[in-house]
Amino acid sequence: MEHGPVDLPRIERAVREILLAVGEDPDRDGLLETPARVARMYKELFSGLHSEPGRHLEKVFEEKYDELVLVRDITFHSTCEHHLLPFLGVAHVGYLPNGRVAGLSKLARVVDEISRKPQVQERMTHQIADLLNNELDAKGVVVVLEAEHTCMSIRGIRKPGALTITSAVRGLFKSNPPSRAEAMALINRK
Ligand SMILES: Nc1nc2c(ncn2[C@@H]2O[C@H](COP(=O)(O)OP(=O)(O)OP(=O)(O)O)[C@@H](O)[C@H]2O)c(=O)[nH]1
Ligand SMILES: [Zn+2]
Repeated sequence: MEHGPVDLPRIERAVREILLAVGEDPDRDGLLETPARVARMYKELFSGLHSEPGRHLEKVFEEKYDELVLVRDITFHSTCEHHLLPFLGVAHVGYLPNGRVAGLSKLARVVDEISRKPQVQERMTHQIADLLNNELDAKGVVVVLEAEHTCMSIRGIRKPGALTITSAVRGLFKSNPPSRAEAMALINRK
């Protein structure tokens, strides 16, 4: 049977199985609706598996501005692909335009969409940088993500507050250390 890109009944069956496997009673009142809720939740959290984030960068403005554009502190939440637990934090996204600038909100839309699938922070950082670099034909791109991984804070090693920082640079930010230093200073400015 065809259920579209996300098979909700299949997730429901799997969640019911997990509840049974951990020793719960999926038929008790409080859990009756849980498999359906979890299925809808995964559909939302993993919506990025079925979308094309590049579409947000198709509409650009011609603008004679070739200095740094940086949007800082874009909140994001993603799901670690090892444990299916959330990792969340902020993204800082900057680029050097090449005659074309994107709407500022589109940078945040790209971050959102790339975060909504099973991910690792390093790949997410690269994917944002490569997409901006390719779609905007930018002279340079810098992406920094700072995130707390709940798989490290609530289980396993249990180190709440540990912050993972990843960065990716492309173009001029790679070849010209002062440009990179300027962007990093603005990202780190309190
Ligand atoms: N590099 C990277 N590692 C991640 C990310 N999210 C989670 N991890 C790590 O993935 C690793 C998976 O390690 P495993 O040894 O296979 O799994 P585990 O036994 O549950 O590991 P522990 O978390 O150490 O208990 C852990 O070290 C996690 O901290 C991420 O975005 N990037
Ligand atoms: Zn994890």
